[in-house]
Amino acid sequence: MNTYRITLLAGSSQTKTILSKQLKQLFGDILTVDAFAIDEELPSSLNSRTVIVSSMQAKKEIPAILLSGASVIVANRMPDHQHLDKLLAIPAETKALVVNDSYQSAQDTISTLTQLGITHIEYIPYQKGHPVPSGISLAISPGEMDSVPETVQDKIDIGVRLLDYSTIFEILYSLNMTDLAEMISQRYLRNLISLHQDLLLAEVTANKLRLHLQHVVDAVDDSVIAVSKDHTISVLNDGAKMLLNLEEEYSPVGKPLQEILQDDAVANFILHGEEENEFHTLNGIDVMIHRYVLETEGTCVATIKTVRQAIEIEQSARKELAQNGLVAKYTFEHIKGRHPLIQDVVKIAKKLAMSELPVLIQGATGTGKELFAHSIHTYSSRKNGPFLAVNCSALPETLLESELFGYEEGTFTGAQKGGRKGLFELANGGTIFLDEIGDISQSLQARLLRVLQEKEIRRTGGHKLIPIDTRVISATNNNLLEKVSHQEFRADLYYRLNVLSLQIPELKDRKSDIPLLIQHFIELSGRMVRVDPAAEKALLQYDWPGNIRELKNSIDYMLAVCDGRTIQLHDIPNRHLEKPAKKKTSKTNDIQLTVMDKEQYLFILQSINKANEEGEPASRRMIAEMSKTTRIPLTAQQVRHRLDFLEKSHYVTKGRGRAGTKITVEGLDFLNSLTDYMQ
Ligand SMILES: Nc1ncnc2c1ncn2[C@@H]1O[C@H](COP(=O)(O)OP(=O)(O)OP(=O)(O)O)[C@@H](O)[C@H]1O
Repeated sequence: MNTYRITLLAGSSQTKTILSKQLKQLFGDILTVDAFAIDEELPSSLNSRTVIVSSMQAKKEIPAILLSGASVIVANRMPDHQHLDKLLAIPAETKALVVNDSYQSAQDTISTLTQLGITHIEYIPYQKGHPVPSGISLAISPGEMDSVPETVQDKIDIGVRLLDYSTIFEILYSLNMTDLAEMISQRYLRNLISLHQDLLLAEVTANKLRLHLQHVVDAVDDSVIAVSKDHTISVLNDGAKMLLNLEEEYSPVGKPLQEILQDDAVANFILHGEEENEFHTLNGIDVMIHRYVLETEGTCVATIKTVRQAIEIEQSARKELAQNGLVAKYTFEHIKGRHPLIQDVVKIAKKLAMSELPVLIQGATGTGKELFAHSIHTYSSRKNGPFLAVNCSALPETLLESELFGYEEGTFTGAQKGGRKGLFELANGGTIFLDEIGDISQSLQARLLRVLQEKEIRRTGGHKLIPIDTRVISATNNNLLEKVSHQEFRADLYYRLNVLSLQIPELKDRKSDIPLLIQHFIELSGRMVRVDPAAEKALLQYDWPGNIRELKNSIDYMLAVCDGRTIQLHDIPNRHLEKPAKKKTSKTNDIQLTVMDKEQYLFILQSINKANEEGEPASRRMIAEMSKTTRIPLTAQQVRHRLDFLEKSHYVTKGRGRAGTKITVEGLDFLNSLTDYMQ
């Protein structure tokens, strides 16, 4: 049993617990420590001659219970170093409110923190009842969290402050034990030294990191300049030094940007620019400056390339895309056809290209859906980005899923090391074309819907969400809406994909384009071959269920079998010569028309079709004028009657002015049947 006793009187039970623990650690083997808190019940008298009070406030509470002649030591206190590493992680120059039980003790805490070398924070002592200065979102408090104003968002508790060494020494002195000072001070310092080691280590690590980062930015090809919130330079690499003609040994870090960069326009762009990229001339060199802001710290970062570098990068990126087959091959120039039906679709597609929204292209097999998807991409602002096409019906479900979304390493046996990017990621900044979209499984439909909604993907087996900026064009030759009604295709996905829609006409509805397409495919083959009129007529009569692809394949076949100069009737594959099941003349028979009527309608429809093909408006006056040179001249009045009938029968549409009269799909059909009839 120790013969010496000391008493601790603390302001709160929390402080009592912490300080009595500290006293017992230091003195436990040589004296007895009694501890009381003012907010608990106090004894009627204290029986030790040395009383330590935790604050001046606590001192006021005790005169009545003190032994006479007892010495009272008012403690000097310092933060507990074990909690101080929380402060080391705070970014430099952060403003922090220091909250304690009084303004004075807040100031004391600040001065101790500063003495301990924690000087990178801007401390502001808090005075109870005073408003919190603006721009402060962090409070630091030594165990007085209840006193932190509610308006401050982030709070750091650095724990109850401990007794400092001067107090420890005073205790020894009052007990006449100064001979133990060395032993006790060693115990005391052991803890403190570890804090200094932490601080030192943190500084050494920070310096090493700074140096390492400087080497990294120096190795970058671009010039890099980073500017802090106060417009002083925080990073400037070797490339930027060269560009700005600065000495190699000179360090501009900490200097105002405007002092180093005398070009006001450039400095202004780096600090306040609204665009991401701008072209400037710096010291006589044309450069492209890319700027971005690190939001968390308000730092502006500018990377500068010479224009030559920028062009080289652009060219090599395009080359790489082309080598990987990631570029669109076709433009609207490749879409042949003068028929109003195809011309109208091209016109609409050009408008859709200007938008960023998803497009759904519908049309029968071989009508040119893929050609349109390429053309929309090359006509859009994404034309320099990648274009990736995937046929959704060509791959088994799991393979298609990993193609589209990629996977993380280790997702399945044989997965590539480091994982693999999916097509959505590869098409970033460009367009992905999902052909035969109607064939994807329900689970892929759900995943695709999420991509369209969230504009981010998660690789298979991965957790990270990767933002993507990929436009989706899809195509189908199924009736998707019918699939929706049979619940084979999700309605929500259908409406997401079909924000903009394009319907490609079938070849049988624009047969007047057949001669031109035949010519086009012959030209593509590089051969000088003509088509015999009888052969052309036969090709015009066929309905081409496989559309333009079938026509192209047939031409290739005929070119291979023909005599080398002319494609003859006997070169045409047999199936193309079979008479269509439906008699073409049926339409003309349905309506009671005289031969004269039929002849006049034929002439009128031929005139309208010719004008439409040549992009000219067809008008009543023009038709009457043209008829004058024929066997059956028509008055303007007669033409009007005939046109009224044709319009009522939906064979033509009448528009005002430039739009003029246009032949419809049904009108073309009627025209074909009239031609057949006359022959
Ligand atoms: N208007 C056109 N002018 C010239 N060539 C065309 C035209 N439309 C289609 N083609 C050609 O026809 C072939 C089939 O076109 P494409 O592959 O784009 O059709 P699709 O509708 O996507 O077919 P599928 O539904 O079978 O996927 C291609 O060789 C294409 O170049």
